[in-house]
Amino acid sequence: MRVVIENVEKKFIDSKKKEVIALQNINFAIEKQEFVVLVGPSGCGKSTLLNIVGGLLSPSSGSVYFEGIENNKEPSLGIVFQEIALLPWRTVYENVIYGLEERGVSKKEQQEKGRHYIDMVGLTGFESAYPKQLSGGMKQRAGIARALAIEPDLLLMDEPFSALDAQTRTLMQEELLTIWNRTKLSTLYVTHNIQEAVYLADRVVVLSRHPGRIKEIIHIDLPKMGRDQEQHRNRFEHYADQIWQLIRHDAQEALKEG
Ligand SMILES: Nc1ncnc2c1ncn2[C@@H]1O[C@H](COP(=O)(O)OP(=O)(O)OP(=O)(O)O)[C@@H](O)[C@H]1O
Repeated sequence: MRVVIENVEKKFIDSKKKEVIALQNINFAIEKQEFVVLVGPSGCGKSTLLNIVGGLLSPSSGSVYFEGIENNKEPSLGIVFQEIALLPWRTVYENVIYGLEERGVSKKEQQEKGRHYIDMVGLTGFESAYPKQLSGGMKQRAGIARALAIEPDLLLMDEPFSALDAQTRTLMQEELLTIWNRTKLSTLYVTHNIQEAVYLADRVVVLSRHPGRIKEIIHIDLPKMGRDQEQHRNRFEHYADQIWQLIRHDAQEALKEG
C-alpha cells in the first residue's frame, strides 16, 4: 500500500491557550513494502504524525492519501503502541483474533490466522495464557500478532519496544525484521532511538521540533537483514552519527525545556 502525506500541518491549543504548531509542511510517501522510521527528539510531533496517518487525529490542514485516494477509509491498519492494550479478560489467542471477530471472519479462518500469527511471533504454547501471565516482551509479541492477524495494508508502530529492557528490545528488533521479511508490510515506525532507526529502516525521516518539520530523509543503503554484522559496522555507525548530528541541537533544547 502506498501512502502519501501531503502538506500536513497540525496545530494544538496548549493549557495556556497558546497555539502550538506540532507539525508543519510534512511531505513524504511510504512506498509499497517500505519500512519508514520517524525519528526525532521528544516533542517533535512523531506520535502526532503517526496518529494522523492512522486516522486517530485529523490534520489542521493537508491530507493523507492511501493508494492515491484522499481520506480513504478502505485500507486496514495494524497499530502497535508502546503500551499494548491487550484485553485482560481474553487469552492470547482471543486477543489475537479480536480484530478478525470484529470483521465477521469465519471461525475456521480465525483459527487458521490466529495460529499462524501466534506462531510467527513465537507464542505457540501460550495461546491460553492471560496477559497478566506474560512478560513485557511476550505482551508486545501478542500485540504484534493481533495487529498482523487482520493482514493490514499498513502497519503503524509507535515506540513498540521502548518499555522493554535493552536485551529484550534487541531480540524483539531482530524478530520484527524477520516477521517483516515474511510479510513485507508497508510500515511507519516511530522511535527516538537512533540505533533502532538505522537497524530497521529503509528510510529514516528525521524531524526537528517547534514546529515539527522534516529536517532530512535518509535512505539507509545497507542490506535489510544482518545490519549489525561486523562488515557493516562502519556504515551503520556513519548513518547513526549523521542522524545524531541532525537531532543533537533539538534534543539539547528539548532537555532544557524538560
Ligand atoms: N492533545 C494535545 N494538546 C496540546 N498539545 C499537544 C497535544 N498532543 C501533542 N501536543 C504537543 O505537540 C507536540 C508534539 O507532540 P508529540 O507527542 O507528537 O511528540 P513526540 O515526538 O511523539 O514526542 P515524544 O517522543 O516525547 O513522545 C508537543 O509539543 C506536544 O506538547
